[in-house]
Amino acid sequence: MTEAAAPSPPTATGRPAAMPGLPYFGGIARMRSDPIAYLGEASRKGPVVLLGRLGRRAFYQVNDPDLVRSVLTAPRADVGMTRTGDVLGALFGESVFTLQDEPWRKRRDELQPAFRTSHLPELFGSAAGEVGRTVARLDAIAAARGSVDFSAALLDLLQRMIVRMMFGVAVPETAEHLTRAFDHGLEYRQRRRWSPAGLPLWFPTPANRRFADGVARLDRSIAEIIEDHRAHPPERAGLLKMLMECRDEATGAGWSDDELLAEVKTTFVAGWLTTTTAATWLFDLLARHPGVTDRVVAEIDALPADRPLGYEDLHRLEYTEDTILEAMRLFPPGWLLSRRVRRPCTLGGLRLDAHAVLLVSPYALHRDPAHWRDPQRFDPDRFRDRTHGEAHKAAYLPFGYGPRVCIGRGVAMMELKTVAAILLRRFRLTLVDPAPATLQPVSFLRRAEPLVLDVAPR
Ligand code: HEM
Repeated sequence: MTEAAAPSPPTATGRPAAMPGLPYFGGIARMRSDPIAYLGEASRKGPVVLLGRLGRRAFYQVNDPDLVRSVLTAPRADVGMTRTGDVLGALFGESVFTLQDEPWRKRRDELQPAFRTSHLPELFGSAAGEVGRTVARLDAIAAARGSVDFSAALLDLLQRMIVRMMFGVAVPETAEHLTRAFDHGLEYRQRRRWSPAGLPLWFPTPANRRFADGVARLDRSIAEIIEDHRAHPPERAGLLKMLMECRDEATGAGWSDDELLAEVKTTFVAGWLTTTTAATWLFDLLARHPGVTDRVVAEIDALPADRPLGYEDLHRLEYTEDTILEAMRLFPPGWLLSRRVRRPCTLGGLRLDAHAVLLVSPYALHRDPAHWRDPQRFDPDRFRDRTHGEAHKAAYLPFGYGPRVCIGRGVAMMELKTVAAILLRRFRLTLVDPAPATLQPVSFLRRAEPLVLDVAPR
């Protein structure tokens, strides 16, 4: 693995600090029951910390940003993805998210043009068009001075946004069905993630069968949408149309149906649940910090009021952008990144065996006082200098880092700014219950309780 310029050795003896626990499983049981607290504790123990072992796999947490950078940019022959071959592999198929090595490189190169900045105005048109329905619903609630489960409203809104951006048209019934199927798949992944006893997916247990049936149903539904799209291309170009236009540079051939299916499933989940999680925490924090909200609203109010929000307006929302970045610092939707060691190599002077799993916790890094001043404080001004604020670049990872960095980060920031600008321009939102929210670290860092807000007109 490419070593950082001057990595500090894990300990003076070249052995990592280890978390206490049962001799064999180490802290894996605690990792399953309360991962946030456990990884927070482990983050203070040293640059690389042995968390425990499951079978022949050792689990390490990498805490030092230089070493994090080494892991996330390591040569593919040394370090690979853990999601390949796991439940996520079966759920998404062979997509840019699950592939590795040359097939991943090729797919990422082919996909990149669809995510070009020049496509953002078109995607903005689709995304912004969906906010109207949410505004109408909130208008009715505001008129009665009522309250609403805002997290559910965001889940619905961001789902309609990604469906519209992807397909160019709304497909409401199917979307609801897809949601249930994905939820079941992600929940199954979560149950198996730290389980020492999980049988391989091909083993016909009732749970494995249910999972496989769910994936088969999901695939059939999405294949139907793609077919329909081919037969009746929508006027507005969505991401699907862009994906259909992807071509192999050497042969000029388009993607197979399976490849298209895998990318559509991946974009749907990667582009929906992540943004929903980020938006929920953003509105939670805004409701708790009226001073920050006032500044965001002042910035939004300074935009031309005589016409609907336009894509270009988003560039003027700098403080709003900093607020979104700060919300993702405190509550990164992708709270845990993981990689697998593929062949023996060293990290910060520590020898790693093949199969070792390296975990990086954006949640712990984002709150580490070594990299952030007053890290528990919600302070969007720390991002004011338009680079990554005060921290080491690899200590701020809401979208990952290195070659596997999120391909949709431009789309995500556009969506989040759009939702914030349209909703905050129109409504005053206050928390019904100011008690601290409970973290639910599943596939994404969700808020366990619904975010209930009082809604009033501004
Ligand atoms: C706030 C919203 C989002 C967050 C926090 C987020 C976060 C991330 C993170 C942390 C990774 C890297 C995972 C790793 O290194 O293991 C990632 C990868 C990815 N994201 Fe996002 N994402 C967001 C929105 C989106 C959107 C809107 C899309 C597509 C429309 C998208 C598509 C992807 C894909 C395809 C990958 C895999 C890239 C690869 O492996 O080459 N994401 N995302």
